[in-house]
Amino acid sequence: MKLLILDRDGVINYDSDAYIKSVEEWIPLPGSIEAIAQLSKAGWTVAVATNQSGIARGYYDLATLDAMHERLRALVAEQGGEVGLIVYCPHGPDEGCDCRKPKPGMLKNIAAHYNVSLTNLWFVGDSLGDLEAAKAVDSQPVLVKTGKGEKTLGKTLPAGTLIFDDLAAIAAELIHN
Ligand SMILES: O=P(O)(O)OC[C@@H](O)[C@H]1O[C@@H](OP(=O)(O)O)[C@@H](O)[C@@H](O)[C@@H]1O
Ligand SMILES: [Mg+2]
Ligand SMILES: [Zn+2]
Repeated sequence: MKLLILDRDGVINYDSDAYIKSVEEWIPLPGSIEAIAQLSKAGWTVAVATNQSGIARGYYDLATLDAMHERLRALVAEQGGEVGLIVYCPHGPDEGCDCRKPKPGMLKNIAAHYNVSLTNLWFVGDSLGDLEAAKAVDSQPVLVKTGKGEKTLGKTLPAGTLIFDDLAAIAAELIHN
């Protein structure tokens, strides 16, 4: 099974230091919807693993978060594709949960859902925590330069991290190679 896991903010949609607090603030990055649809139509299952501490912080509620994800699904469907399992961590940094990246709980959850191995499975993110979560379960860390990616590039990356400009470049790589 061809499974790809994506971080959300900064990979699929624009991120903000003020958090993405509403459907109106949830704006796809250029080419990201098309990339997901192309991957889906090429036989890839595209899942999402996203930290959403804004829930714990009271910036937005679960209904709003679900509305953002329905928007994502609708936009990809308009391009003839579909989005797989979307998993989020609603907890705050101090709650000690198992799902908040850089912990790999969400990746494990997604792999178990599809009954696939995490080894070498590509996980695409824009933050160091995304890459560390991948490394923790022997998945392939993949950094995009969108969102916080350029800033993350200045940090020490896990060995073997792959680097791409954006999600469209990743789709081109996976579909045509
Ligand atoms: O990139 P993903 O995982 O999809 O989502 C990141 C968001 O949940 C937010 O994560 C926050 O980090 P803290 O959760 O406050 O450490 C900040 O980085 C925000 O700018 C960002 O919007
Ligand atoms: Mg992100
Ligand atoms: Zn959590």
